[in-house]
Amino acid sequence: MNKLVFQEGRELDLVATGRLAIDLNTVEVNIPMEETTAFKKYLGGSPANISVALAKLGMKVGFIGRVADDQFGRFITNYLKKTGVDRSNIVVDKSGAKTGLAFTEIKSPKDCSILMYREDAVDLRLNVHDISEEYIASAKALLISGTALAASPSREAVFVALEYARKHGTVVFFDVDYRPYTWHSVEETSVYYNLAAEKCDVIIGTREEFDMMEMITMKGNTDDGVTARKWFDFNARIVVVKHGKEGSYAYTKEGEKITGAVFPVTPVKTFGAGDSYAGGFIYGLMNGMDVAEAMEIGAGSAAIVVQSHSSSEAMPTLEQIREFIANYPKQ
Ligand SMILES: Nc1ncnc2c1ncn2[C@@H]1O[C@H](COP(=O)(O)OP(=O)(O)OP(=O)(O)O)[C@@H](O)[C@H]1O
Ligand SMILES: O=C(O)C[C@@H](O)[C@H](O)C(=O)CO
Repeated sequence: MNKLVFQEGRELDLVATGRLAIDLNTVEVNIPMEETTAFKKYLGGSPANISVALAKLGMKVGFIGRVADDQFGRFITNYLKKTGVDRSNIVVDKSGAKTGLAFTEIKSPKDCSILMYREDAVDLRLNVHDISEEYIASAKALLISGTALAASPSREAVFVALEYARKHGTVVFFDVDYRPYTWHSVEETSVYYNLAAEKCDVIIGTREEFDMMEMITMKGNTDDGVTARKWFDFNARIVVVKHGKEGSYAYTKEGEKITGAVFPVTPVKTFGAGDSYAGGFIYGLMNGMDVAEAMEIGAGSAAIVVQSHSSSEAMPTLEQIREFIANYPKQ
């Protein structure tokens, strides 16, 4: 395919927007949460995790978001500082809204779940005035995540960010990141996801996430190619459909279908796969790799992260990913 064009000479590689949250990952694994007694705190939230992944890979990353004016908010900004993510566009929210919390349960390597506490979540207080046109114009790419569309005023803020990105030729990555409990109805969800996807250059989602997006107008479709082709009539150049440990497929506007590498491992837990995959994949595309190579970096990163305890802290460096892939037993 013709490679995506990223504007040269911009200060930042990528600006992410959306939730900055906390993961509280169970310390005791392979037992139900009813019986666990301890949780370890990490930075969480899908776009936050992807930002950390990219920063660990050496990218210059910034974040547009809101954090609570409390200990969790400060933990998040301190962690981003340590990782090298630019915090100049993170607003400290004084409304009393709370940091979103994700308590994770690891019942077995295959049976994991997340119990979310997102009542009055501070990340959804992001508003249009928090979105700086200049900041988006200073980055080669923008990452949006679907959960930020779940409520106003964050929803409008995302659409304003998309407008600025299109105006300034900032390439838009859309991580579908569908978390049902944040939404009121499937109809609302599907409509807003579709409106946002129209404006994006690269769309990354799981088969189940695309099923949700197709719930109204393409109900029953299970064909990834049909899913992808819809978006090429808008702005999309690449659509990635993920299938868990079975791997992923990328479709390009030029008509290619690329089967992504996958490095099956026995995970410690299933979550974190999508965010690490996105980080590696975006890194690859932004560093001149072709789609297949970028997918391989994403899959290698995901295989490392699912074998680790966290989603953010465990994000690997490029050397670690390359070493993992080189040492992975040949099938
Ligand atoms: N058990 C596994 N072993 C190795 N790689 C895996 C495994 N599970 C997932 N992956 C890799 O991670 C990629 C993304 O996984 P998946 O489709 O589960 O995303 P997701 O549902 O967005 O993840 P998450 O559970 O973090 O929300 C897969 O395409 C695959 O490359
Ligand atoms: O995205 C979230 O809010 C939770 C994540 O931080 C968590 O680590 C996860 O689900 C990653 O897939």
